[in-house]
Amino acid sequence: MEGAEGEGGCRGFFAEKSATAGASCERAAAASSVRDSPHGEPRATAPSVTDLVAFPPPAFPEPADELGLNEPQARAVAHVEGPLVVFAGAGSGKTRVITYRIANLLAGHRVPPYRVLAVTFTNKAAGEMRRRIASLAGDEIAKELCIGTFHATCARLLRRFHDAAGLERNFVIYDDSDQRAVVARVLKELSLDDKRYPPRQVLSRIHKEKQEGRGPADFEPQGFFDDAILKVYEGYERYLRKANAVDFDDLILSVLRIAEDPKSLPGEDLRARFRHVLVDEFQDVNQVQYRLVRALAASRNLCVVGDDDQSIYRWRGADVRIVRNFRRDFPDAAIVKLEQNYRSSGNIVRAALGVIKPAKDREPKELWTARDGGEPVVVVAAQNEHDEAAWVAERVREAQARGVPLGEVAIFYRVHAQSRVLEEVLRAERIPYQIVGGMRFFERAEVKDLLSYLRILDNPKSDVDLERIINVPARKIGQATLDRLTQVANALNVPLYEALVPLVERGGLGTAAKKSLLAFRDLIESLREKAASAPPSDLAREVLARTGYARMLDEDDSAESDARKQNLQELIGSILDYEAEAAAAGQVGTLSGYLERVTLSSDIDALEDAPRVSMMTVHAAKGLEFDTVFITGMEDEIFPFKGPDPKRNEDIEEERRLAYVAVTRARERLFVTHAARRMIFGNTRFGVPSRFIADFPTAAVKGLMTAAASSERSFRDGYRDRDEPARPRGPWVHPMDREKTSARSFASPSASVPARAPGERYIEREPGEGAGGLARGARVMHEKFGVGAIVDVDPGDDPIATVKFSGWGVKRIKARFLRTE
Ligand SMILES: Nc1ncnc2c1ncn2[C@@H]1O[C@H](COP(=O)(O)OP(=O)(O)OP(=O)(O)O)[C@@H](O)[C@H]1O
Ligand SMILES: [Mg+2]
Repeated sequence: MEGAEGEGGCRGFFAEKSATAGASCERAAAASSVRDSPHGEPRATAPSVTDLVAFPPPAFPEPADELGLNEPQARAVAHVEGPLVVFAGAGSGKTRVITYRIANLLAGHRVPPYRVLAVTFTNKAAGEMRRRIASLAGDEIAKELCIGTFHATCARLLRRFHDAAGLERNFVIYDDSDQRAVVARVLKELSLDDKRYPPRQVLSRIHKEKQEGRGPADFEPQGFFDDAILKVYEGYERYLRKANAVDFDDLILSVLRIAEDPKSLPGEDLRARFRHVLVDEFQDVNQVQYRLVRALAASRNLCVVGDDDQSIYRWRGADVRIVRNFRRDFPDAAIVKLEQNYRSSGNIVRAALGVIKPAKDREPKELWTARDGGEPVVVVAAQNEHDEAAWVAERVREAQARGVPLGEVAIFYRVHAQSRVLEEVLRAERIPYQIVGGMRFFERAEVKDLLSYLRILDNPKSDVDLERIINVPARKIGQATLDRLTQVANALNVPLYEALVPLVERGGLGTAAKKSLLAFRDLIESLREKAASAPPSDLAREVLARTGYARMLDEDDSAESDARKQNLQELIGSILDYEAEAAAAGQVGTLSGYLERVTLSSDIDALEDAPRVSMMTVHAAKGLEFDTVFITGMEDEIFPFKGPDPKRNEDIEEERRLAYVAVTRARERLFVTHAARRMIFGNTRFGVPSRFIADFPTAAVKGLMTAAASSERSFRDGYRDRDEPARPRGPWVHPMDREKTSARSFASPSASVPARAPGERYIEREPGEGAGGLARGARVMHEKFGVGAIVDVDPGDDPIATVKFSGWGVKRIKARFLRTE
C-alpha cells in the first residue's frame, strides 16, 4: 500500500495511540507473521471493535493480531482517506477487510453510518455483511448503513431523488413480464409484426443498449431492423415514463444520470451524500455500475476489493479491464495485496491454484496457506447422475454424523437443470435442502407451465392449471375474457374448460376472442387424443411444439431463456426416468402415474427453520464458504459448459475462473464428482472428466469410484483411470445444437432417441429379437440399477429377465433395456 501508511495507516483501531502507532503497527505485523496457525479460532477470543472503542484500547502489539487481521489486512482496515484497492486471491479476507473497515470508520472515526455505502453482489452477501457489522458495531448502527446490491441501492436512492429523475415517489419497478407486455403494446401501436420483432428479442436489444448507458438518443441504427428497434425503444421509454415506471436498468441509469449531472442541485446532493463507498467483488461490475461508483464516490474515499481470477460475468458486460484500469483512474490509489488464504485446507488451496494457473491473461498474484494439507480433494467417478446423487447424499449423511451441521454443506452444479436429480435423491433420503439464488426445480415457472399443460390433458377439469396456461404463450385470451369464462362456468356450475364452448355460443365476445378460445380448445382436444396413446415423454415434447411454448423461448435470445429450455428438457428427462422405472418393473408408464409421482414428491419437506444443505449454481456461490462442498457434474461440456450459443458459453477462460470460484468455497472437504453417463436436458450423453480435474495437482487429490461405476468398469470399452490417457470423445451433440441443425426440434418426439457415442457397446434389443445372450448367470447392465446377474428369463416377443442387482435386489425387466458384455 504505497504511500498509504503515512496518511491513513495505523489510525482507527489504533487512533488513540497516536504517538506509538507507526512502530506498533510494524510490531503487530511481525507478530502476525510468526503465528503458526493464524486460522485457529481467533474470533472466539478476539475483542470486538466496540470493545476497543468502549474501553481504552489494549496495549500493542495485540490489536490487529487479536482481531484476526494480518498485517496487510490491518493496513487496509486502517486506511481512511483516499482511494484504496484490495486486490487478492480467494479466501484471503477481502470481504473481511470491508466489514472491519466499515466498523472501524463508524467506531474509530465516528463516520455516521448513513454516510457509508457498501455495494455487494447479492442480497445474501449484503445480509451477511450487515450481520457481521452488527456483531462488531451493534445493531442500531448497522441498521442505518446503506448496504445492498446495485439494484437495491439505486432503488433506495431513487425513492429519495425521484423528482430529479422525473418520477413520482411511488414509481413502480417493472419486471421481465411487465417489460414484455410494454414492448408488445408498443409494437402494436407502431403496427410492427411481433413475429418479425419478437418482444423478448427486442427487449434484450434494449437491455444491451441500456447496459452500455445508451438511451434512444444515443442509439445508432445499423440497417432497417435497427430503425424499427429504435422506434420501439423510444416508444418503450415513453410508455414507462407515462406509467411512472422504471425497469431494472433504469434504476441504475437514472441514479447515474443524476449523479453525473455537474450542475443540478440533486446531483450535487447525491455526490456529497456518501463519505465512504466500498465495493465488494469489484471484478464483476460493468461499465455503467463503475461510472456510478465513481460518481457517488466524489469524496474519493472509494475502496474496491476484487480478484480478477474470479471474474465470472463477462458475458453480462462486466469488464475486467475496469479492475486493471482502476489504477489509471485513481493513480493515487493505495494498493493492498493479500496473499494468505485463511479459508481452505492446504490441499484445497493447492487444487484451486492448479485450476487457475493455466488461465491466460491474469494479474500475477500469490496465494498461500499456513494450514496443513487436510483431507485430500476427492474426485469421484460415478456411473450416472443417479449414482452420483446417491453417492453425494451418502457423504452428506456421513458429514452430518461427523458433526458438520447441514448448513455447512453445499452442493454446486453448473446449470440449474442439474438440480433435479439431486433434489429427488435428497428428498427421498429426507435430507432437508434449500436452493440458493434460485427455485426448487418443480417450482420454476416453465416447469410449472408444462406440468399444468400435462395436468389439463390428464384432467381438463383442473381450473387452476387451465388458468395458468390458457394464455401462455400469449394467445390473446386476456383477463376480461377469462373473467367472463369464470362467470359462465359459475352459472353453469361446470369447470372452466367445459364453459369454453358455452361462452363462445352465448355471443357478446369479439371475433378475435372467439377464435382464440376455440383454437385453444381444439389444441387441447387434439393433444388429449395424442395423450391417449403416446408415451408421456413424447406428449410433453408435442405440447412444447404445438402450443408454441418452444418457439416462444427460441425467440428469446437471452441466457435466462436458455436456462428455461434446459429446465424443460430436464423435465422431459424426469418423465423418461419415470418411464424407464415403470418399464423396469414391467409396466407401462402413464401420464397419470407420472403426475402422481411428481405431485407427491414435490411435497415440501418438514421444518422451515431446520438447517439445510445449500444447493446452488456455481455463479450463486461467489463470496460464500462452507465446511464441505460437492462440485457435481464435473464433465467436459457440462463444466466447462458447452451451450447452444458459442458467443455466450464457449469461453473456456471464464469457465476456468468459475471452476476456481467453485473449488475455493470449501474450507475442510471438497468432493468433485463426474459421471460416465448422464441424462440431462432429456438426452443421454457420455461424459469425460472435466479438463479442470486434470489440473488438480496429483498430490492433493484422491480418486475414487462409486461401487456402481467400478463394477461397470469391466463392461465398458475404453474406460480409463484419471492418469491414463483420456478416452476419445464421442461426437456428442448438444440437444440445443441438434435443434438448430436438424429438422428435429427439441420439442419433437423423434428427438427422444438418446445420443450415443460410437463404439459404445450398448446392445439394445428389439422386441421379438429373442433372449439370445441372456443366459442365467450372465452379467448385465441396466441404466438405473447398474450391474446385475440374470436369474431367469421369460422368452417371448418381448422377453423379460429376472435380474439380481447389487444394491437394488431382484427386478423383472424387459430384456431390451439390458446391456450385455
Ligand atoms: N486474519 C484472519 N484471521 C483469521 N481468519 C481470517 C482472517 N482473514 C480472513 N479470515 C477468514 O477467512 C475466510 C475468508 O475470508 P473472506 O470471505 O473475507 O475472503 P475473501 O477474500 O472475501 O474471499 P472471496 O474471494 O471468496 O470473496 C473467512 O472465514 C474469514 O473469516
Ligand atoms: Mg469475499
